[in-house]
Amino acid sequence: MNLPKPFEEKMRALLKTDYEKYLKCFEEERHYGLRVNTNKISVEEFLKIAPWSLEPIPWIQNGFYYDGDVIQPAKHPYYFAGLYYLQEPSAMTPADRLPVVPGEKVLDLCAAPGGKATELGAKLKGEGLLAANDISASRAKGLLKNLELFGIGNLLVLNEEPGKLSGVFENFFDKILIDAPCSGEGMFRKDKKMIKAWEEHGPAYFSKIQRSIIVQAASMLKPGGMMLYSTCTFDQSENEQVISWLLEQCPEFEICEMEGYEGFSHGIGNGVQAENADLEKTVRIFPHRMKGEGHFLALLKKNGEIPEKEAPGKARAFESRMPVELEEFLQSIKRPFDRTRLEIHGERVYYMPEGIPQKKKLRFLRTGLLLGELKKNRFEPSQALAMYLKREEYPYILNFPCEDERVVKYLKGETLEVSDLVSDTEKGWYLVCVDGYSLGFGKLLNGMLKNKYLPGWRWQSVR
Ligand SMILES: C[S@@+](CC[C@H](N)C(=O)[O-])C[C@H]1O[C@@H](n2cnc3c(N)ncnc32)[C@H](O)[C@@H]1O
Repeated sequence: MNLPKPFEEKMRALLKTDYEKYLKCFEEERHYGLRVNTNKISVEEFLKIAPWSLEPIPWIQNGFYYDGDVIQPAKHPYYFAGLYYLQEPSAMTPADRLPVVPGEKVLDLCAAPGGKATELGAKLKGEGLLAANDISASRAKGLLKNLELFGIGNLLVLNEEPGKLSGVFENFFDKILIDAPCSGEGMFRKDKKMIKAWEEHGPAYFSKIQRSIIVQAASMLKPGGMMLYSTCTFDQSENEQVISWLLEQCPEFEICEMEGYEGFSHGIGNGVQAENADLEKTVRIFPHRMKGEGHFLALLKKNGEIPEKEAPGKARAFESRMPVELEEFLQSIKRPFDRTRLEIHGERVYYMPEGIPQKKKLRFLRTGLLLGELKKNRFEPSQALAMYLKREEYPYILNFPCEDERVVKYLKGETLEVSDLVSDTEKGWYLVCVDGYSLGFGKLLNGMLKNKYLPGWRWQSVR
């Protein structure tokens, strides 16, 4: 393994007697991970239907190792049903160790492509708000897709600089995750391209960005709220020193202990400034001490008075008359929709999360759950709504076992012959499911199902 000399020297000084063990890791295979979407399926149920051999990741309850040289879980219909996310095992840790409960307002500030935001959204179980932001517009599109695939509806997807968000969301969120852009030293084994990128932009470049992001995030956290800062790099200037910097700028913050694991290492101090003993509570993940790539995590709490609860904003009553076709469709769904949270923009109908501030001039990719489109007295339900619905919540279902060849045909966008499952007289919008988990909609007429699977999500287009 050809590592840059300055990097080698730094790691030798950091790891001392462990340095040789660290180097040996580069001879080992990387680890592949799969995380179950508990918003759609319990871990127990998933293990009953998963067709592969999976080994538990010991510090993540819904995480599993799989053999990435033998199986490809991204080419399975359950992936298209949003039952799991494929993620490097250490990278599962930040969203896992940020305590999030249903009903909270949660921000993932550097969220694309959604590896952590999907877990935060799953933990909310449809209650509260997930705001997922990324500064890169192209990456934010992938983020939106992953959140919709996971069936998360109580969301805002943004494409903004953190400084713009902090003006709108001051003291607003209960929990914030900052999975900061970093020099990626912990990923050198998994992805050799990271070495070249490190040579172009190293720790000095990123630590400035990280300091600015963490202070902006701090102002968006409610007093009493918690924030988790993580990177996938080893350099102290991007890790402990960023935390020291936050504590200097915002003394109301303290470092908290997080749920441990025998493979975790303590933070190693900031190396230059006055040491804060609490930095020991931060966590290092080293690939020679556990089965995952290098990471750093710090869990922080903002102390202070909780500002008086704002009177909830006046509900924006749905003023115009609800289009009949939309009303009929919503009545067929066995999940309550609060009519005051519906918004229609042009043809598109959205179901807004509760308690969001007036949308200022921010760049949104999505506000709420896109329910569908109103077209010439018709309502066409969206792909996002299909992923949001559970089988028992919609009366018109075409459920296929995974082995049925029509599952892949459907995912490829083909029309399906389904007269063996429905009578000729039945017609309208049907939710296509695989083993009881939704994939998308189709429109039934005369025993044929016209395919309404979102073209950009099709089986071929992701290969
Ligand atoms: C480590 S990646 C995030 C990975 C993501 N959390 C996940 O688990 O899938 C860091 C992200 O930060 C974004 N980013 C870079 N600079 C940023 C900034 N100043 N504000 C917000 N996001 C930024 C990058 O576009 C990148 O997507």
